Amino acid sequence: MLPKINPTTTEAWKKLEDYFAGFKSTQIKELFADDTERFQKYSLKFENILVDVSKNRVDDTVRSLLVELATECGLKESIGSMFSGEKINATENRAVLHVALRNRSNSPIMVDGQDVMPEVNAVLEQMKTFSEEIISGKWKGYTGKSITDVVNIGIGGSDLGPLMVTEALKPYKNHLNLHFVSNVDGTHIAETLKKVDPETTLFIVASKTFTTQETMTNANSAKNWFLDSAEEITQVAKHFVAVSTNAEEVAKFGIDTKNMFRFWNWVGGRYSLWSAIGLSIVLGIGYENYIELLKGAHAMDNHFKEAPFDKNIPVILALIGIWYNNFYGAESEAILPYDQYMHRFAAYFQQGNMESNGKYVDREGKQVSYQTGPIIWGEPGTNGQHAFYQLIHQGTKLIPCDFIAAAINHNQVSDHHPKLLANFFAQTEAMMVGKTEKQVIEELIADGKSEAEIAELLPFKVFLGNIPTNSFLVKKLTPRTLGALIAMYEHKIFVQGVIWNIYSFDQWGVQLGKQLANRILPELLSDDPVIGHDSSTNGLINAYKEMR
Ligand SMILES: O=P(O)(O)OC[C@H]1O[C@H](O)[C@@H](O)[C@@H](O)[C@@H]1O
Repeated sequence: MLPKINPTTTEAWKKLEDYFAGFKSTQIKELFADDTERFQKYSLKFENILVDVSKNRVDDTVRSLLVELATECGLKESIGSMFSGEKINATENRAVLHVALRNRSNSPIMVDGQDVMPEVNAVLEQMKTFSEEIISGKWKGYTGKSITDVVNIGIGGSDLGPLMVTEALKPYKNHLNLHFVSNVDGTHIAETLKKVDPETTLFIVASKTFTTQETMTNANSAKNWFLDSAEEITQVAKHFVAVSTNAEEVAKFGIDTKNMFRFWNWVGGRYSLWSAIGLSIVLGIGYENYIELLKGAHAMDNHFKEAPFDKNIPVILALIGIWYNNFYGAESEAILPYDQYMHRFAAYFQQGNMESNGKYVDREGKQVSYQTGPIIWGEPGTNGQHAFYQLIHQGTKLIPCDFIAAAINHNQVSDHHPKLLANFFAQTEAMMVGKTEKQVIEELIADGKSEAEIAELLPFKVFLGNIPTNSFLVKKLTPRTLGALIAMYEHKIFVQGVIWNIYSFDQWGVQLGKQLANRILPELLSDDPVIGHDSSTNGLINAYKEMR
């Protein structure tokens, strides 16, 4: 089980507070000036991934105190608890074993006295056989034609993971066209159905619970659309498969459970791309590439389990995040991939982080007295540079940023890649060093400005710098590398949750939305005026009824 330690009561926290008082205005560029070896000391290597954390407001004392904090908060034991299948998701009484799904060394992992690996491997085998039939064209639709299009219907973790990965690994894609429908807004399914043909389309209904309103509504609409052409209910079996933990609901929907790919309640929704929820990934890039993704994640799992904390990439990232979140008062973190294929990566980890660590109640059931999960956001570079970087450079908020790029681009188009990377390196450097008054004056003189003009413009052109960044430089964005990167961020979230003394694997906040919408829906369907809510909600609902 996870320990219940309030981090602010630890010795390390107090030492960090004391140290922070004297350290807080230290400039990162001073740390570099003081230590020519800083890059070597503060960068870590994992396979083909270079993680440079040197451009942070962290010195040796901060790093070792943060490691002490992790130790005092029982991180080592907590990692052991997760990997050994203990029910660390205590509010749902479940183990947390996405690591078992990618446990390519196959060592036994026990839940309730039973090794889960044989079942994990059996589902992988089922995914392999099925995907080979679809990809090779052997699997025929109801008129005898092969499948050309796959529509994944799911939301949250049952959508974002497969969507993000299939976009990131597009260079590995086969001939199948992938589509993702998540929003209950009828536009999403309607626009998708315009692009596909019922004779050649496979629908994957992906839902852990198989009760999620959005997914079931979209799945029913897809089924009705299909039956408009197919007419025979038995033909649904050739065009609809399910991925779920809930066999009973799958059968009720009309999908034969032999066309169901199962997973288990010890897989959290936002950690489920490694489970059968990854079926659309397997269909899109083939089984072998999917296994490479799992292998990359497994290698990162082993690193996380074994590396000492001061050399442990997810641990170091988590601790640096805590330093800004809890000591500097930073409220958000930006994830900025300089890779167009990774354009959904920030959105994916927005769910990963914010659903996991957006909690104000600690593991004792008490309200915390300190900050927990940060706001996560981001867009691919260089687009972000022309949109929101202004606020990062010269706004009033501290925004630590993660920069991610590959040395080798999948598309070698003239000099695009050096230009992209020049922006990457320039931005991390500029964020750290800023621009001094002296530099601005020199620039303005060179531009031929008068003394009066210089005096007027000067304050607006100064950049304070000292904005922290982590840089992730990978050799090439392969399935294995992507697997490792995803697992790295997952474990960062885990470490932070352990230290903040919260439960990272439930999501009661999301359930509220589900309940409230179910209460209001019948009111929208009747013609009676609504009076049971506050006057704003009544007013809005009644206005809607008049407008429609
Ligand atoms: O797969 P399901 O059961 O349809 O849930 C979809 C999503 O629902 C909620 O938003 C949360 O619980 C998410 O974690 C989950 O991914």
